[in-house]
Amino acid sequence: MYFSFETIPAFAWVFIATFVIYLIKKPRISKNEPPMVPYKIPIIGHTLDYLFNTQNFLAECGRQYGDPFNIYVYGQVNTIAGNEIAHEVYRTDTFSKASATQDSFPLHRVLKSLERPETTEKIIKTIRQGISAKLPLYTERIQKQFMISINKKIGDCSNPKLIITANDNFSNMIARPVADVLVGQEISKNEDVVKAFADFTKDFTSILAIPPILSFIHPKVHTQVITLPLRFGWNPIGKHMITLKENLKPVLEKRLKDKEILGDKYEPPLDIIEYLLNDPEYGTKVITDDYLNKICEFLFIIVVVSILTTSRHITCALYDFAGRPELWDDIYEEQVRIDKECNGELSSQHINKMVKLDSFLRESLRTFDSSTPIIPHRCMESYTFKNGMTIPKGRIVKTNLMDIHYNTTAYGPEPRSFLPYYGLENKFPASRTDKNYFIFGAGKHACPGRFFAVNEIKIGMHKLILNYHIKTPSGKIEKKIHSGPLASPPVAGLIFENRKKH
Ligand code: HEM
Repeated sequence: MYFSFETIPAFAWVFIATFVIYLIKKPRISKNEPPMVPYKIPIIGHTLDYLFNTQNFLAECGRQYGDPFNIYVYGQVNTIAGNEIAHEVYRTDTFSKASATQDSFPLHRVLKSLERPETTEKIIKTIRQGISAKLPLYTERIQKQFMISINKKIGDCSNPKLIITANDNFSNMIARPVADVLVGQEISKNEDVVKAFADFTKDFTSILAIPPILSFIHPKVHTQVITLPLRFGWNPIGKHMITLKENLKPVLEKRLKDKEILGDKYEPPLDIIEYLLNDPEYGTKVITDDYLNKICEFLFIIVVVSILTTSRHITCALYDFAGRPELWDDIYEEQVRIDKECNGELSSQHINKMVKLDSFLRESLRTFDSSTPIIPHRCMESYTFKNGMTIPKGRIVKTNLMDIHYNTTAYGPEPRSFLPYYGLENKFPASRTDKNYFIFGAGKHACPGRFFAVNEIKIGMHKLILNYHIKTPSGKIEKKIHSGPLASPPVAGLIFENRKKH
């Protein structure tokens, strides 16, 4: 290779810049901090191990350095909290999930109302009062919506049919009941609205595909750069906003008019838009464009937190079921018994009776295999853990979910093996958070949508298992896809074949 004399200054500059970055970014760990895991390459630190060998790397660090420990990733020191420490993080107000999430998931850039903490509080209240507390009233509608999706997406499988799950992970199947609950029975019939709900998160997350290389300088630089197109007018989700606004407007106007004409005789439909119309802060007398924007933003925030998560987990649970023929008869028999009992019309009591399916789902959620959940926490003030270790203000703390979900004290000597009836035997339903089960977080910020999510997945699986034999193409358990610390469902596809009518 030939280097000209003129290239020497360029090399010198690169060297000087690297050296300056090295000096600025050199982690400074104070005396009482969790131990810093040693690393060999300056600046890069543990980034490669964290990205390409996450599970083994974190497990080995835990074995050698205890809980918690510090690693150096993308130019930042992160504290990794495992089974002993994570509970403290989730239960202490010094740690903010909202502040940490804005860097890694800048949804507030497109849904501006998220910049106000009151919006999140209102959303949580709405989910608790408007969805969780009313779940029994929604059951019939949710199952109808599932059957529409199942018939459209899977349909007649007299001959075995391979359904590839890679692109959407059944998000359409989940989007339909979510649309029914959020915007009501009339609007959710519109396929464009269902598609907008199903695609919204996927389209938004397309901007997150850029690897956080610039975080080596500072995480805010990365966030600023990836959101540049958004600030200059490119909005990947604008079309979904328009679809929802167009469909909401006439329905909201009609409801206001009916209310005025019918007075006390008005029968309020059960859905979140009606809940919002009756809310002192979100109610209105006229449907203006500003009002529609406000309501659509609110609804799409719920869409983001609910559809991708639930569809990812129903898909994983189906793969877990399809790859374990030894469980098929037992779980199928439970569904047949309940189906006969309710004559095909599930109520919430019948869903509560799906105890084997619930236990199976809990196990699928427990063994999901994400090493750190996408929900990091930022330490808002210097904090001393109960074990005496201190971390500084601003430090990001990530939960080592595997350390919690695969702890031998709770799950025995083989905690990675699939224990389908662990929840049933120990009376731990899939929606209950517990110190050994963090898939829905913990403490006062634990997922408020978990009852809805578990209900949806159980209804969906119940109907699918009743109607089809479900297998993997290989006949074996399919491997999940890992990208860094995150896991996603396998992509091999699932084979559906009609069952003979029972
Ligand atoms: C299987 C599906 C789901 C999973 C695995 C999941 C998981 C989580 C996790 C891990 C958190 C953070 C909890 C914490 O910080 O302690 C969370 C928060 C949240 N989830 Fe879910 N979620 C699911 C479905 C849903 C659904 C269906 C909804 C809405 C209907 C929802 C709404 C929310 C909201 C609003 C928060 C923020 C709570 C807060 O900050 O206080 N989630 N979820």
